[in-house]
Amino acid sequence: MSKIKICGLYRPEDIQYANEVQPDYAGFIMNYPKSHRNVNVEMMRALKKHLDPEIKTVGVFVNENPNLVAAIAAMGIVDVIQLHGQEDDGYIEKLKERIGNPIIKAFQVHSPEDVRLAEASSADYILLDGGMGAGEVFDWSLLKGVNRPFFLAGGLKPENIREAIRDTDPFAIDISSGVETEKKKDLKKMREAVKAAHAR
Ligand SMILES: O=C(O)c1ccccc1NCC(=O)[C@H](O)[C@H](O)COP(=O)(O)O
Repeated sequence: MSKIKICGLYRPEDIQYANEVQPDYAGFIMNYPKSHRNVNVEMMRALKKHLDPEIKTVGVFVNENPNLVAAIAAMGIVDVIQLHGQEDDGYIEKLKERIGNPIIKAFQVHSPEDVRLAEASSADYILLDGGMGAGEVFDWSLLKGVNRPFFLAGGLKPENIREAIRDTDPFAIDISSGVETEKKKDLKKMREAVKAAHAR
């Protein structure tokens, strides 16, 4: 059974929805104003207060200053760190010296070379994506024979989750746009996505 991460929660209603559908992970876009899902530290503190502690929080960063990532990790407001920019293994190794949180490194996948690079990452987990929260699917056949557990992301939606899991056997699926309506999380779609991910 694949785990599920629902990413890009940013409203109090999103926390209520997550508490109902119980994803394994809840993702929050940290300090990235280009995204409509962006949250700052104070918003994160307030949102996390009301989130079921059984749900692991993932702080998503894009080429962030590692000092700020380490400071946010030290606040205890995120359980897992996700790096979604061009952070290299040197960045990851330095961060690992300062924090104990698991690190997910996201890779955009457009070629077999992209998959090889991801497999070689020193991150604790890899996330294989078509884009950056933009609903972009990529060619899942590129993932044949991937040699380590991965989060599958990019253009997933309730209608294609079962096929995605059958075709790629991910550790977890990661979904954001596919459970939104007009850029806001949609409870009905979240229910359908969790049901599809957890179906045997
Ligand atoms: O969600 C965003 O706005 C975002 C912005 C910048 C970097 C990463 C972002 N999202 C990270 C995620 O983990 C998304 O869930 C993932 O890219 C899948 O998104 P979607 O294709 O919309 O399901």
